[in-house]
Amino acid sequence: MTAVEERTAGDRSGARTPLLRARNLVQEFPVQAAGGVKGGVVHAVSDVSFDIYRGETLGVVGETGSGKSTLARSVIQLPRPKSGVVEFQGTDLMKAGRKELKESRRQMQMVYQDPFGSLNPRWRVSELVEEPLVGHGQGNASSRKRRVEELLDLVGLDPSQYAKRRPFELSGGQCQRVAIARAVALEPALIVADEAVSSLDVLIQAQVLNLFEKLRRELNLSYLFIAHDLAMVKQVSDRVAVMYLGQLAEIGPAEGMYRQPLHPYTSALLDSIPRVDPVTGAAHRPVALPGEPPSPIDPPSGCRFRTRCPRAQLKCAEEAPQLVERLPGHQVACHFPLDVVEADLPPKPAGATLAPPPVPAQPTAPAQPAPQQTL
Ligand SMILES: Nc1ncnc2c1ncn2[C@@H]1O[C@H](COP(=O)(O)OP(=O)(O)OP(=O)(O)O)[C@@H](O)[C@H]1O
Repeated sequence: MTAVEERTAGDRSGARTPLLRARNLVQEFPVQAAGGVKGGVVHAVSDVSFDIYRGETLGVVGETGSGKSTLARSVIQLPRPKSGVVEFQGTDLMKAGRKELKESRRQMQMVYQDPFGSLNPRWRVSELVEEPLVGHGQGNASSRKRRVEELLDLVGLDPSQYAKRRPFELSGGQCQRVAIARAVALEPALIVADEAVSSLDVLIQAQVLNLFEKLRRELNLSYLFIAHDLAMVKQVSDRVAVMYLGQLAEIGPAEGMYRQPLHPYTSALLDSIPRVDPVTGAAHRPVALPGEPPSPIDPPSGCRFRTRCPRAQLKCAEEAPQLVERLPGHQVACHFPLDVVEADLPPKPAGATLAPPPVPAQPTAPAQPAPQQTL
C-alpha cells in the first residue's frame, strides 16, 4: 500500500482526527534597538490554535506582517516555536527528536513564493525532482528515473521536453510546477503553500491552482494555503483563518465567512477588495482599510484590532477576546462581533478614545470598477 492509499483507507474508516493540530502557538523574535527603532520582542504569532483535516485546504489571510509566514514556518518547526503544541499525524513535533522531525518533514512540504529562488539554477529539472528521493534513500537510479518521469507527468510537464532543462530555461509557472513535483515526490500528507502563486501571471496562477486541486484529489493532500488575495483564498479553501497582528481574528468555513464575516477586521478586509454582490449583482466599490497595523513589538492591550475598529468599546482595551464558536464551525475573537447588532452594543463612555473616529469610506478604485469576481 502506498502512503496515499494508506491515508485514503484511514479516511474511509470514518475517523475524523486532525492531520495537524496546532495549539497556543507562540513565536517571537528579539529585535535590537537601532536607528531610532525601539528594541524588544516582535510578537509575530501569539497564542494561535487551529486544526487541518485530511484532504482539507485551510487558507490563511491577513495584511502584510500579520504573521502568516511565521505561522507556516512554526508548523514545520523552522524555527521551532517558542511555545505551544504542534501535533502532526499524532507526533508531537515540539518534542520530536531529529529522526522523527525528518520523517515528519517528509510528510509536510513547503512550496514558496519565488519559484526561481527555490530551485538550484545549475541543476537540470530531472536532478531537481530526483533530489528529495535521493535525500530520503528511495529506490535505485532506474526506479528514481521512472518516478521523476511520473512526477513530471503529474504536474503537467512532458518529461521528454523538460527533464533536461535548467530553471533559467523555464517560465515562472513551469518552475513552480517543478517545485511542486519536488514537494510531492515523497508523498507528503500536507503542503504548506506560502504565497505559492502570488508571483505568477493571473492565467498561470489559475493553472497552478488547478494543479493543486488535482493533486489534492489524486493524492489526498491537505494544504495550508497562505495568500494575500482573498478571492483566490476563498476559491481554493474549505476553511479560512484570518490573522491580525499575530493572532487569529476569525476562522471558519470559506463560504460562510465571506458571506457573513463575524469580525470587523474580516469585514474590512472584504470591503477592501473589488467584488460583485452575489445576490444583487451590484459592483462593490472597494474601501481601503483605515489606518496602519500597530507595531508587533508593542501590540495594543486587549483586542489588538481595537485601535482600528469602529466598534471598539472599553472592554476591548481591557480584555483580550477569546475565539468563540458563534456559528457552526465558525469562530471569532471579538467582544462585539458583527452578528451583534449595533443597537445592542453598550453605549460608549463620553470621551472614549479607543478607536480613531470613523474614517470616511475612501474608494480605492475608479467609480466604475471593471467586472469583478463574485465572492
Ligand atoms: N526572523 C525574524 N526576525 C525578526 N522579525 C521577524 C522575523 N520574521 C518575521 N518577523 C516579523 O514578524 C512579523 C510577522 O511576519 P510574517 O512574515 O510572518 O508576516 P506575513 O503575514 O507573512 O507578512 P507578508 O504577507 O508580508 O509575508 C513581522 O512584523 C515581521 O517583520
